[in-house]
Amino acid sequence: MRYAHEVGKVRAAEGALMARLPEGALMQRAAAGLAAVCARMLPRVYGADVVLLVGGGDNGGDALYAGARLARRGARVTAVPAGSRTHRGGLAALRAAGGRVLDRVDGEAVSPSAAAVIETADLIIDGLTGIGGTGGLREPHATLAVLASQATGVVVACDVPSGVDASSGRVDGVAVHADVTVTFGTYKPGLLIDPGAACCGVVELVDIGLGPDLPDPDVVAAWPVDVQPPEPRPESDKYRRGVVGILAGGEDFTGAAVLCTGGAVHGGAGMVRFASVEHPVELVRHRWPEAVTTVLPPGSGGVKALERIGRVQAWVVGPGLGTGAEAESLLEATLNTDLPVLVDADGLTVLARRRDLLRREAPTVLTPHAGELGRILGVERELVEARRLEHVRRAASELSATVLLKGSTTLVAEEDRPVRVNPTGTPRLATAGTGDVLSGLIGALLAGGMSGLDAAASGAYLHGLAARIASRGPVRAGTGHPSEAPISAYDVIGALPEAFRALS
Ligand SMILES: NC(=O)C1=CN([C@@H]2O[C@H](COP(=O)(O)OP(=O)(O)OC[C@H]3O[C@@H](n4cnc5c(N)ncnc54)[C@H](OP(=O)(O)O)[C@@H]3O)[C@@H](O)[C@H]2O)[C@@H](O)CC1
Ligand SMILES: Nc1ncnc2c1ncn2[C@@H]1O[C@H](COP(=O)(O)OP(=O)(O)O)[C@@H](O)[C@H]1O
Ligand SMILES: [K+]
Repeated sequence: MRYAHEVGKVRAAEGALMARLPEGALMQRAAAGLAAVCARMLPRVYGADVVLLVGGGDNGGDALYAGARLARRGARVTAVPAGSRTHRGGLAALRAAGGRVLDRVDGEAVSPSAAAVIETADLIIDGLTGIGGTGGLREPHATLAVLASQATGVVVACDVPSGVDASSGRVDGVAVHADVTVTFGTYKPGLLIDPGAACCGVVELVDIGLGPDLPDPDVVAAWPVDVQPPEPRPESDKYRRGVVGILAGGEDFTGAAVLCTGGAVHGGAGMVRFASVEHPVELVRHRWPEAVTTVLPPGSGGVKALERIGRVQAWVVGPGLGTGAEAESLLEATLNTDLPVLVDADGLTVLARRRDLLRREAPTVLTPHAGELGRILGVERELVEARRLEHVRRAASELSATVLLKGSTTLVAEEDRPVRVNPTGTPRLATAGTGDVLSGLIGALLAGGMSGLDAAASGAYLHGLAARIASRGPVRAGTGHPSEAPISAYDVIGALPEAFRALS
């Protein structure tokens, strides 16, 4: 389990701990942890060229003390101080250990000598900004961040890659792209959520003793997932295991219906009831004979349609459904029940104009991508992508629903609960139809009795795991890494059983 705390909570915990410790003790713990990771990154510390990018705050102090430790082990350490001030104690420690300090880089220009040491270093420690960084990187920090990211040496970010907002993962402008991020005391949400997460490389947590002073986390990532999918019991039958009803597809949109049903069939539902107009029903029958299907004649109306379909324990509404009056009537009818309802795709487009339908007591799970969430909240897709945490929280609170925001980092939010980050995601999933598989899968988990938050978080976890399983082949000789291949949404369905087995 990875717990992440926003900056205010980290500072409060650090303050409480610092009050019980001798001055400077925490920074020494942080620097020792940072230096130890750096030493592991180098084939040999003795004689290695190490560059420290040193900002004006304590993040720069950590880098200087870590540099001093490496210098004492024989590394050739050069500090590049940036901004108007430099941590005094750190600077003195580095000098005392034999490290070199270049002229301060201030304003726009980074000297050719500073650029040259960065370019040729074996290892670069990024100590420009940590949790104190606010807004886009100013100069000369921005230029230094770019030089570090382009250099050939290993880049180790101290606490947070500079340019990444620690609390949210926002990146305004440039940021350091690290190979490793050594973070202190607790994870920060920005290390787990894109675009910040993509700047971190491997994240290593150094324990500085903060644990007892930390409150509940703001964001949680669990590996393996902390909630087990429902298991059939000896007394189970298909109805007790949970029947999921799927309202998806139309005459022109049939793929979404087939894929969503596949996700539910392999998601552990006792039974999948699928209802739509004739063409998608034919295709679902053909591909998933396990599903019980109902043809809904055009114009039958939402309430009548649900009566025809029969009893279910949870509804999935929306993939390929269309956005017209027919779809709206089906959505309204399901949301008027007291059953859990998952709304996806076209259903979300309808919801954007009918938010009033969400006034209900039963669990509601919404599974938008950034564009769909933007439509519901009335903001641009790009803004949602840039500030994923803020928007998923806002949606969960304004809509009183469990909101799963899909994309490069999948987040699941419910009001007053820590936001869950899915750790299994893979860009291999960025292919048409995988979202439909996810909604069917989560629908099956809801029908099995899981809460909205648990079903969404476990569904995203299994979905990502299935994609990884589907894309990975045998380990390539000599590399230690598995070979990978592109996958289709069908492949994800096919790999779901193995993903479930991995959790059992
Ligand atoms: N507290 C503790 O117990 C412990 C803390 N620890 C460490 O301290 C770190 C926090 O240190 P911190 O609070 O000094 O802030 P920090 O991250 O160095 O940033 C402030 C500096 O950045 C600058 N700056 C800001 N934004 C900028 C921008 N956009 N572009 C350019 N510059 C910008 C800002 O400049 P100013 O705005 O003042 O001009 C100021 O100089 C934390 O991450 C961890 O590493 C560990 O040792 C463990 C114990
Ligand atoms: N860059 C990415 N990294 C990880 N997962 C991604 C990425 N892009 C998309 N995904 C995942 O792929 C799926 C795509 O869903 P969606 O956008 O609804 O597509 P569709 O409507 O074609 O099914 C989601 O589970 C999403 O989280
Ligand atoms: K940093």
